[in-house]
Amino acid sequence: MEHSTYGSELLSRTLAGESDPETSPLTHMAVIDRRTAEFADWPDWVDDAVRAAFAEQGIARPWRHQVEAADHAVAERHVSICSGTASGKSLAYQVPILSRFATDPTATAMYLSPTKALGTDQLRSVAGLIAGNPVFAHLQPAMYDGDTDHELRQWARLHSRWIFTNPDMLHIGINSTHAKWRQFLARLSYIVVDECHHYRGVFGSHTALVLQRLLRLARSYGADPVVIGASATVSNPAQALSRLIGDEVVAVTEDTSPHGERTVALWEPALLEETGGEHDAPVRRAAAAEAARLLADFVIEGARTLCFVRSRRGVEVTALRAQQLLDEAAPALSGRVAAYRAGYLADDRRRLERALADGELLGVATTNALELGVDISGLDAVIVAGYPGTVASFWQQAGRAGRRGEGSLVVLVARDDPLDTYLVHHPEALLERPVEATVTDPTNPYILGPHMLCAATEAPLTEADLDAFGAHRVVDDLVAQGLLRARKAGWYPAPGVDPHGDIDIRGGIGGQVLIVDSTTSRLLGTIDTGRAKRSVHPGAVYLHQGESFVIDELDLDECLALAHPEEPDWTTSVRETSDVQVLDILRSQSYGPLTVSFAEVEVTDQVIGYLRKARSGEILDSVSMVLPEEVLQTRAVMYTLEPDALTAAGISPEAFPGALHAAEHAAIGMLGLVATCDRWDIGGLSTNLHPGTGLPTVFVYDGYPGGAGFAERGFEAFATWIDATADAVSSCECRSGCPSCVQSPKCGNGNEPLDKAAAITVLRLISARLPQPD
Ligand SMILES: Nc1ncnc2c1ncn2[C@@H]1O[C@H](COP(=O)(O)OP(=O)(O)OP(=O)(O)O)[C@@H](O)[C@H]1O
Repeated sequence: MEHSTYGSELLSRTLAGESDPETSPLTHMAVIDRRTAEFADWPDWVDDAVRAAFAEQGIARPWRHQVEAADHAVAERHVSICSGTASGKSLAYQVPILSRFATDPTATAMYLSPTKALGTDQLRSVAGLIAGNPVFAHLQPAMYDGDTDHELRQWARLHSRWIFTNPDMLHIGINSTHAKWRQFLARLSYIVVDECHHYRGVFGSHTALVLQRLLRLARSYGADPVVIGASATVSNPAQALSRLIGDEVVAVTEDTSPHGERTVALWEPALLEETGGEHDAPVRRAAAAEAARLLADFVIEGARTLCFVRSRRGVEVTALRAQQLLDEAAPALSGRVAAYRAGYLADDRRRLERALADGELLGVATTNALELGVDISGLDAVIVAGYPGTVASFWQQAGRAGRRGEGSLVVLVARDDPLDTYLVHHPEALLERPVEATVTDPTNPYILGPHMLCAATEAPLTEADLDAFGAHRVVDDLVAQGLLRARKAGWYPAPGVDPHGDIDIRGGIGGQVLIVDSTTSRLLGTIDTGRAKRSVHPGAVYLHQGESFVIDELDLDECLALAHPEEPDWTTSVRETSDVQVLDILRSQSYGPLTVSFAEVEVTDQVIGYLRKARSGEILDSVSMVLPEEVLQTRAVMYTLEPDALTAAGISPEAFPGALHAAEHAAIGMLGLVATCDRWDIGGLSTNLHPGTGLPTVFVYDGYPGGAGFAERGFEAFATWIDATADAVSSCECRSGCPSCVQSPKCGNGNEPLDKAAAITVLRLISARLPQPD
């Protein structure tokens, strides 16, 4: 029997002890109606063997959207399927691909996912479908990623017709050695790009160029593959895939799969009375601690629950805390809660996935490692501890809850952060907002340049290639640097150029610093050189797979940071000086005393020391340290205000710096509302007199060379962004600024000076001048 109100009932049982609405952590509750399935007939082109394979899995008929998407692919149109989590997107691409394989034994296909876990999961699903069927005996679907050993790779290249890989491997292991893949590429009929929304920012731009290089090579061998994109949550699915592949795409967006009623609760942990933070600001109970409490409560209620936590450390802490709570309240259940995150061995992850799927585990705390694809659905409840940064991710995580037809509960627990606080108090900004456009900018010269160099070493570039990639200027620069040579037939790499290893698709742009445990010489991880000074300076605490280290030495010339294991009960935040020079105003708009611009800028930063802070937020001491200057050319959204307008609004000139600085922090915290980024992707600077503009000025810039598209979104959606920022700061209940509004965890100035009241005045002044968004 269906039990559609399960989610609301579970919520009210959890809230039973919270009788006072004034102190209740629940800020909003919404119920999303159930939906019944719409079926369609199998199209005629579907091979009987494929129908039979699905029938054996208990799938007698496809849902309508699955047929619509598959029909486009068979008609050789690139198609982007955007339908909810567990809405059968896999079938929509498996059917055309397997039908093609059934009739054309030479055809090949490639499946691309952003994570290895998802690739493995999808490979398993395909292997299960075709197992024992002689029609597909030649298929030999295989994984081809960084974990595949050398022999298996060779075998896969020669024998597999369906390769499961990721953009990293495609770049380094397939495009770069394409001659070895000649047979495979010449027959490439389909490319699946799963979880398209994941390809955003710098990673998205790299992936776009890797994919476009693959398409160029496949075409040069005579193939013309059809691309099928899939995502549960992306705002403009046709455009998102089109940007990735540089070609036209049709979208299928209607979801005709069934789902049960879903209750969504927004939750704000209470303020702690005893603990004071930086400058004695009030502090809320940590989202992870609150989530652990909810996880334990739900497990006691018998609800199968997944709890998403943002950091790996948070995952461990949440699972441990929930176990402790259960030890006290229901000891028999504490063994049925576990942690799951990347960094665990594949076998352990599989064991946990199975235990969760068959109900042996009732509660699992996880990073977003379980957000994508891995077929874990049919849960009763999902707790999202801390807004995951995008509406798309939120729905992706929420989508893990809900058995077919049954009710489910999703709780978003706010962290102490402006955007989280804003969202739990403005439910419409989360629940009614379309998922955000994925921002990628494959034309960023810092990204495009190295990829054009790779493309040239793969096959000489032609005029048509330069047109297709929009790369004329970049190629001219590469010629001027002596890296490319222009010949009659096209552009060739200079002798000795070997560019593939220099691109790190996930690590941003530029080189990498290796972080090494000097006591064991173990490589712990890597970090962009651009971020190294802030994160792995001497004295910094570095976390790796639940272990804690303290950095002893950072050698930027050798790109090496040395650390030793230590678990201190403090963290560090750097102090730095910053300077922004405007190089070129790209777009600009004035509204009386306010001018808003999108500009090319040069940011010069210098780390001058760091603060050591106790976990409570209390400052222990300030350590001086001078690191070399760092120069970043990037793009910024900036605004200037006439001083007269500020004084007329009641802000005295002495209060300008605190007002602008606080307004800048809050805006940085809120940019994620209009762009798919979080505050660690961007930087900012405010000044009461900028030498370039001669005016009080605020900059918010992309933290990547050449920009990543975030500041541009800020410029385009400026009114929405600033309005929401003004609301967030003014509705925060603290007196003079806290992490939920104007304090920033990454301020290079120790959150000094900050004037919350004056910041509200500045933001309202700007809002009043802007034409209101629709
Ligand atoms: N037409 C159908 N009828 C019944 N069940 C189906 C149908 N299509 C798919 N399913 C089942 O629905 C479940 C989810 O399918 P699938 O994993 O393909 O969803 P998805 O949209 O790819 O999910 P995700 O967003 O997690 O990637 C699977 O167990 C699958 O067997």
